[in-house]
Order: sequence, then structure tokens, then C-alpha cells
Amino acid sequence: YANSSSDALRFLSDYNSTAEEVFSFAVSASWNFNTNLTDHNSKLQVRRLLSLTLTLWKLFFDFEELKEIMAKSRSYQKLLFVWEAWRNQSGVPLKQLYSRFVELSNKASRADGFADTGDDWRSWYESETFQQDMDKLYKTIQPLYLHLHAFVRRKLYDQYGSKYINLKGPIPAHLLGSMFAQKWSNIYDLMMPFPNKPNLDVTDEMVRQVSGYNATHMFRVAEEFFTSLGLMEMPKEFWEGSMIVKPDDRDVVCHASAWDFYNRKDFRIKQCTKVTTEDFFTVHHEMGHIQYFLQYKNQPVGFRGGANPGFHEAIGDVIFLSVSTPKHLQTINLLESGNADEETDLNHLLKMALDKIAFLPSGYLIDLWRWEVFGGSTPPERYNADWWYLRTKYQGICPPIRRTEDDFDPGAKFHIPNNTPYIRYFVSFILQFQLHEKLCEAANHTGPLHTCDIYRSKEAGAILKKLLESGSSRPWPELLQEATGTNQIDASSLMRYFEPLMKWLEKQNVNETLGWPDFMWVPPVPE
Ligand SMILES: CC(=O)N[C@@H](CC(=O)O)C(=O)NC[C@H](CC1(C(=O)N[C@@H](Cc2ccc(O)cc2)C(=O)O)CCCC1)C(=O)O
Ligand SMILES: [Zn+2]
Repeated sequence: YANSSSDALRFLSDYNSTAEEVFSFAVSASWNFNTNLTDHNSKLQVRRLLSLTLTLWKLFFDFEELKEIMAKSRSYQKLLFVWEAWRNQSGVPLKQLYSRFVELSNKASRADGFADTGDDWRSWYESETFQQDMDKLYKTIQPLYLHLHAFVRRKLYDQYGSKYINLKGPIPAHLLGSMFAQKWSNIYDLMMPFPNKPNLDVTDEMVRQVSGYNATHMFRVAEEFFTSLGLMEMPKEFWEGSMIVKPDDRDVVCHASAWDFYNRKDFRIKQCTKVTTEDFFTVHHEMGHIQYFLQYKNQPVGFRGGANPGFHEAIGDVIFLSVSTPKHLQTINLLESGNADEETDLNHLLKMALDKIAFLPSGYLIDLWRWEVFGGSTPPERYNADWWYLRTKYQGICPPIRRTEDDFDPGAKFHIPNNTPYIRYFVSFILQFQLHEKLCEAANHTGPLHTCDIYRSKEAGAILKKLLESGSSRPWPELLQEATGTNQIDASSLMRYFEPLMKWLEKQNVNETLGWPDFMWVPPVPE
């Protein structure tokens, strides 16, 4: 019996060192492709589909520029042009490829003993009732989403008029400040409850301090927050190897990402960083991944992951919940006065809701759609119809022009051709408030949760460190129990964080229709 366990240990240690080499080689090849989109590099890639897609994308549009237009323009027609052009160039050409991809992916998952790829992906959450758990979470936050949706629809009605906005119908998808209507904070200027208060979008201030704020400075400020908690600084290899601004001599994948090279030395971020509040958030999000990589780097390869994928997505966002407070923005002198009065507080809460609450239905439905595609209940001839059914049912949005099965709108969203699972973000957006609430308690915060800043709290840092260094070596309910005192993903912390906003919205919406009973309504096409 003794020798079999020593055999097992020898096997595991051999596996571990071999796996490190294989993973490291694969990650390096992938890094080289993503940071230098040439045919040579794509030939080294097993992910031909991705390279085909990316070649397509780089041929027609620089997505970053379109993102900018969707964020800034208030022209109904211009937004519609960009919205449609992106889907025609990126989604449509992928449709045939995607159905073939689904067949191949399901074949591989079945060979691993799963019913299909959706079953495979859901297994990472180790819950027999995972789909029901997610549906319950969604129902908990839905009342808050309906109030935010009704408030935003009224403001868009004031802006675009009764021709294009139906106060009992879904909102045209191109008017919400982002290409996929998932992040509404770019139309915050149309939504501010108290417009004459300090502007919490500190982009202008960051640019004004351009001597101070550039990409490197943004990364150094983020790093200092982590070290203020007693967590690890970025190793020198991080600064040597990362790509934090878009190079001007070659094409790269600009979609931000964090990379673990599985050699316990190399950890990098690839980001086409601009000096904006949104990119300042993304720096923290990506650095949250790097911090997780660093904390579990001495675990066996098989345990170098998040407790579940939602944990990996939550870490950087938890830090940014503190950074985005008026108090902290003043600490890092991006805001004149941090002592937020009630009205500035509400402005801050609404701005947070435009990112965090607006995201939830889209974070939920993207894999709802994909699970149905992998599971076969959504056949290729209904890819687009089922996509828009879910987008209207959960998000209360509608396409600004008629869609047919010649379109493939899901294919326009990076994570579908990039085949990145997505429910992790829905889990993260709930979980990050549970972690935030617990860390704020550990940091002896008093007052409303949304004003908490855990900056420099070693007690909060100790809780995070204990969670992160475990990687995926133990079941996530155990790790969550030790970190927060509960073993369930639970939306009550999120609801407590936004409670003052919910009360205010209920008053604002006293005469509004909640929801979109005119479910099938679509706006006229501008002549
Ligand atoms: C080698 C590799 O791929 N590594 C993984 C990490 C890992 O697996 O270890 C990785 O870096 N993935 C990239 C992805 C980038 C972003 C993203 O795609 N976000 C989603 C969802 C969302 C939306 C709004 C929001 O406020 C926060 C999130 C979207 O934009 O739709 C874009 C900026 C934010 C996060 C990421 O960092 O998660
Ligand atoms: Zn992430």
C-alpha cells in the first residue's frame, strides 16, 4: 500500500513538471500571437478559428475606435450605423464556422464524459443545481434592474423622443453607451441625478494631470493599492514582459487580458491602455488576476485557478469598489473634495449601478444562450432568434433594426469566437459585493457600504491572501465560508450596497411602467 501512494506522488510530481512545460509553451505561443497578429504566428496556433476571426476583425474595423463612438455619440443614426456595421463585419462571416465549432467542441466534451460543452463548463462550479442557483440569483436582483431600466428609459425618452423610445417597451440596444448594452456608465451624463455636483468620471482630471497619469502610472497606482493591503507587488518580470500600451508598429488583440505562464516567474498583462476611468478600472481588474496568479503560484499546476472562475473575475473588481469611492478618488487626488454629501453619494451609486446592475442580465444570458446551443435546444437556424429572445426577456432591449437568421449577432461579442465562458462574470458581480462587505467589516468601516474604502487595511488583506493562495485546491464553498462566513453565492450584500439607490429610484419611478409589456415592439428605421 505504501509504495502505491509513493508511486502516486511520483506520478503527480512528474505530471506537474511536465504540465508546467507544456502549459508554458502553449501560453507563450498564444501570447506571441495575441501581441503580434502575423500569419506566421497564427500558423503556430492550433486556434485557426480564432486567427481567422481576428484577421477578419483587424481587416475591417479597429474595435477600439468603434467602442469610442458608441460611448460618446448621442446621434441616433450614427450609433445605429456603427452598431450594424460591426455586426455585419464580425458576426455574419462566423455563423457557418460557429455551428461546425459547436459540433467539434461537443465531441471533445463527450470524449471527456460530459453530455456537451455546456455541461463541461458548468461542472467547474461543483453544484448539482447550478442552473437553478443562477436563476434564483437573477430573480433576487431583478426588482433593482427593473427600476434602473425604467429610470434610464425615461431619460432616453427625454433625449431621443417618443418616436424611438416606447415607455412600455424594450430600449433600442444601440443607445446605452456600449456595443453590447452591457455597461451603461458611458451615458451617465444623461442620467446624473444631481448634475451640478463634482463629476465622478475622473477621465478629464486624469488627462489634465497627463504629466502624472499615463499607463505606467495607472498600473503603479493600482499596484500600490494591493501592497497597501499587504498583498504582493508585481515582480520585475511583469514590468519587463507586459504590453500595457498599443504598439504602433503591428496589430495586436487589444481586448485586455492577464496571463499566467505557468512557470512561477512570468505573469503579464496585455492592455491597449488609454488614460480613462474605464481603463483605470480595467487595470485593477487585470491586476486582480495577476495577484491571484502570484498568490497560488506554488500550488500544483492543477490547483492554479480560482476557487471557481467567478472568484478569479471578482478580485480586481473588489479592489475597484474601494477605489471608485469619492473618498478614495480624493486620496489619489483625482477629485477635489472626497467628503461626499448625500447628492454626490447618489450620483456615485447611480454611476456604479450603470455598470454593475446593468451588466447582470447580459452576464447571465450570454451563457444561457450558449448552454442551449451546446445542448442542442437552439439549432443553427435559430441562433439569432433565440439570442434576441433572451436579450429582450432579460435585458429589456431590442434590436434597432430588423434581424434575420442571416445575421449572427452573438458572434460579434468577443467571448463567443474567443470561446471564453461567461457565467463567471455574472457570479463575480454578485460575489464581489459579498467579499467587499466582509472586507469592509474587517477594515472596521462604519457607515453605508457604498462609502467603504479598504485601502491600507492589513486585516482585509489577510482575508484576501488566505483565499487567493488556496487557488482551486479546496471546494469553493469551504473557501467562501472561511472568508465571509457563508458558503453560498448570495445577492443580499449587493442589495444592501444599492439600498439607498433603490429607495430613490422607487420614488423617481412612481408613475413609470416597470418592465416592457410591449415585448415585441421595435423602433422605426430612421429614413
Ligand atoms: C489569458 C486570458 O484570457 N486570461 C483571462 C483571465 C483569466 O482567465 O485568468 C483574461 O484576461 N480575460 C480577458 C477579460 C477582459 C475583460 C472582459 O472580457 N470582461 C468581460 C466582462 C466584463 C464586463 C464589464 C466589466 O466591468 C467587467 C467584466 C467583457 O468585457 O464582456 C475586458 C476588461 C474587463 C475584463 C478578463 O480579464 O476577464
Ligand atoms: Zn477577468
